[in-house]
Amino acid sequence: MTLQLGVIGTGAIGRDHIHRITNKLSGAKIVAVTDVNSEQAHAVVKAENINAKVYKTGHDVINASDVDAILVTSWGPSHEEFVLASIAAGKPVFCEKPLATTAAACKRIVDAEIAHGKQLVQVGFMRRYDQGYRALKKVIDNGQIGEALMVHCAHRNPSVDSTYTGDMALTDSFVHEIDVLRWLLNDDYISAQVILPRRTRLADKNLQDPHFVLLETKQGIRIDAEIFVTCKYGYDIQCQVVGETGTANLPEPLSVLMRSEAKLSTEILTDWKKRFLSSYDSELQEWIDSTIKGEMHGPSAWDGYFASVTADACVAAKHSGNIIPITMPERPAFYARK
Ligand SMILES: NC(=O)c1ccc[n+]([C@@H]2O[C@H](COP(=O)([O-])OP(=O)(O)OC[C@H]3O[C@@H](n4cnc5c(N)ncnc54)[C@H](O)[C@@H]3O)[C@@H](O)[C@H]2O)c1
Ligand SMILES: O[C@H]1[C@H](O)[C@@H](O)[C@H](O)[C@@H](O)[C@H]1O
Repeated sequence: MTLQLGVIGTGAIGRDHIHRITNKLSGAKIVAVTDVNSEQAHAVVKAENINAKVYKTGHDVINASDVDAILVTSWGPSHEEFVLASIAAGKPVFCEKPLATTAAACKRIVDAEIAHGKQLVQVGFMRRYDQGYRALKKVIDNGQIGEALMVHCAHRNPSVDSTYTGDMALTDSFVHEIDVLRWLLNDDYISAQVILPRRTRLADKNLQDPHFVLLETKQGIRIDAEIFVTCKYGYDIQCQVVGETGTANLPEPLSVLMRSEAKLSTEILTDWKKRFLSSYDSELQEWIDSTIKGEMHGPSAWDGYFASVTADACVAAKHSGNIIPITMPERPAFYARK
C-alpha cells in the first residue's frame, strides 16, 4: 500500500519533508498540499516535481477523499485547528512541534483523541529517532551506569533570526530537551527553575541569552541545561547522564579528526537541519510504516501536552524567579508508555 499524504504548510520544514518523502523514503507519496501563501505551495509542487493538488485551505486537504493521512507543518498557532480537524476526520496526523502553542490547546487535542477512541496523532520530536540518543538510551536502560542521578545538557545555536523572540529559547529550542529527556530517563518532571546568566552582548538587544534551566523529575533526577542560541561557534547539542557507577555522553556527530597546519581539529556543524538529518528521515519512515499498519508508536499527543505544560512552567519560572511545580493529570491508560 502507498500512503497518500496531504501537507499543510510548505515553508522550510514542510518542503524538507515533502522532499524526503518523495526522494528518500518509501511507502508514501504527497497527493495534496496547501499553504496560506498559495504561490509558494504551487512553487514547491513544481520544484519538487510532485503530482499533488494545491488546495485553498488545510481543511480542504484533510477532507480530500484521496488523502489517507496528514502532515501539519504550518506555524505553531495553526496546529490545534488542523490536528483537531484530522481527528474529526478519523485520519492519522503527524504534527511538527509544538503540538499546539498552549497547554490548554494540547489538552483539547488529547481529549478529542481519547473521545475518538484510537491514537491518531504523532508529534515531530525527532530527537527520539537520533542514533546517538538511541545509543545513549540503550546504555541507561541496560543499567550500564547504574541508576541515573543527574543530567547535564547544552543546546547551542550559532545564531537565530529576527523571528526568534521572547521566550522561544524555552518554548522552541529547549522543548526538544524537554521531550527527549523524559523519553531517555523514562520519567516525568515535577518542577522547573530558570536562572539567567550574564547576557551575551552578541544577541539581539531584546533577547535574553543564554538561559540555565533546572528540572527535577519524579524519581529525583536533577537536570541542568544551558540554552545559548547566539553562541556563534556552531550548532552544538550536548547531553551527559551521570549514574551511580559511571557517566554516559551523547555521541558527537561523525567528523574526521584532522592534524594539519600544526592543529588537531574536527568540524562542528552549524545547521540544526544537518545535525538531525537522519533523525527526520527515520522519524517519518517509521511514522509511514506504522501508519500503514494502523499503529502509532512515536511521540504522542500526551507527550506534546506534557512538553507544553513543562515549557509553560519554565516560562513562569523565568519571569517569576521561582521554582514552579509541574503538575499534570494522571497519565490515561490510553497513552500507556510503550
Ligand atoms: N522538529 C524540528 O526540529 C523543527 C524544525 C523547524 C521547524 N519545526 C516546526 O515546524 C513548524 C513550521 O516551521 P518552519 O520552520 O517550516 O516555518 P516556516 O515559516 O518556514 O513555514 C511555515 C509555513 O506555514 C504556512 N502557514 C502558516 N499558517 C498556515 C495556515 N493556517 N494554513 C496553511 N499554511 C500556513 C506559512 O505560510 C509558511 O509557509 C513550526 O511549528 C516549527 O516549530 C520543527
Ligand atoms: O526551530 C529550531 C529547531 O527546532 C531546532 O531543532 C532547534 O535546535 C533550534 O534551537 C530551533 O530554533
